[in-house]
Amino acid sequence: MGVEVVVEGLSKSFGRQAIWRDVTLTLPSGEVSVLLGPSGTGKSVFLKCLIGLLKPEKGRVVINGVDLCSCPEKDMYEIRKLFGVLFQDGALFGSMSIYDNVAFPLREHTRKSEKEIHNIVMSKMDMVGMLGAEQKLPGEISGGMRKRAGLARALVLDPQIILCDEPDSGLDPVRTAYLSQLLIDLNAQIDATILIVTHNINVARTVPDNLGMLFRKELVMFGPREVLLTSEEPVVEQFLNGRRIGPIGMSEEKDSAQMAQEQAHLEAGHHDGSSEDMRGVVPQLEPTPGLPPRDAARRRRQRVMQILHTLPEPAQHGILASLSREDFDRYQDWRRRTAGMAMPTALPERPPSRPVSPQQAHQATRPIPPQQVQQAPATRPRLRPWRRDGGDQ
Ligand SMILES: Nc1ncnc2c1ncn2[C@@H]1O[C@H](COP(=O)(O)OP(=O)(O)OP(=O)(O)O)[C@@H](O)[C@H]1O
Repeated sequence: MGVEVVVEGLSKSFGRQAIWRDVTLTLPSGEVSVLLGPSGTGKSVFLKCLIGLLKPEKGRVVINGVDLCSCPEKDMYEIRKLFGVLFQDGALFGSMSIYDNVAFPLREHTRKSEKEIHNIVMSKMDMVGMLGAEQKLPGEISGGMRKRAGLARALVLDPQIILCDEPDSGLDPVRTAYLSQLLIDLNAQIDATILIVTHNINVARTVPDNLGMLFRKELVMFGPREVLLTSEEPVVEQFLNGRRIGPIGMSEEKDSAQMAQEQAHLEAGHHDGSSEDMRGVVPQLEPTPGLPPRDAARRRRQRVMQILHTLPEPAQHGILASLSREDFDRYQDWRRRTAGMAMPTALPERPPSRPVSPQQAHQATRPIPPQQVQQAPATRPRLRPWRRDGGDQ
């Protein structure tokens, strides 16, 4: 199973340029998370801080009890072995065949024989659908194939944490959809913790268990996907719908005069740039039929049900609507027994695409601090874990 990555109060700057401050979030073991943010908000810098390639000024990145920001070099070396990284451009060596590129980390970091290396390389090439392309050079294959080769290389040391920096960049929407499915299939097969940095709205909506967003040098939100997908926090809504109207401008921020002018243009009938209004929780990708179900999905369901009552109502609605009838009944029963609270009696049909009342809409617009989304506030009664089999732990 992948390992948990705990980030606490992380701040990074270059000279006098602050990139982001006080970022706190947890990537739960084996779950898939996506980090969004306009260009230049420091998403790639964040990935580099996670693997210790850049050193933040403040904060901690804790993996298996080791703080990467303050540990000795030899501990860092050990922890780095847990990571597989897919760089934006695949970062393949242009003069080496795909086979040699994928074999590279095994030859550099292990003492395996060429026969063992061959078996590992071929099995990872098979996993990413690249069998047959072993002898090609990176320049002889398409961008999508280079990404998959980069992913095969990221997998050869059996990582427990996979970081993907814009895996969709330069890919057409169809290849992006295949790559999204590949990441979910991989997660089902190896249960690694995955963090994807992307701008792609479809990837953000359909792939992750958890979503986060960086903006104005801060982590605006991080939590279960349903929280951001139903949020009316202006910056999140603007980004997830790809609209010009909102706080994000061509340079990162807009002033109020520009916002007012754009609003006036919109009211006069000028198009806002989005292709469609896509608010609401769309179904998450499932592993390809024939593959095992994702263990992480089961663990996440358990985790999220424990904090459900702390989440905004539209997000609760989205989560409940995604449960099977059986799981919904089990959850209802568990809440009655453990919390004695009144529960809805009917399983919602599907989450509404917009909050259902002005009051709920107002609630949903309030920014949710990352900490609150991740865990129940201390003032709430601690609930015992919810178990799929209906028993209490
Ligand atoms: N090594 C470095 N030295 C100085 N500044 C840097 C360094 N690396 C990144 N930056 C700056 O940090 C800021 C954030 O860069 P980063 O590449 O992380 O953004 P991003 O959110 O990943 O952008 P994009 O979505 O466009 O890829 C940029 O202003 C960049 O110039």
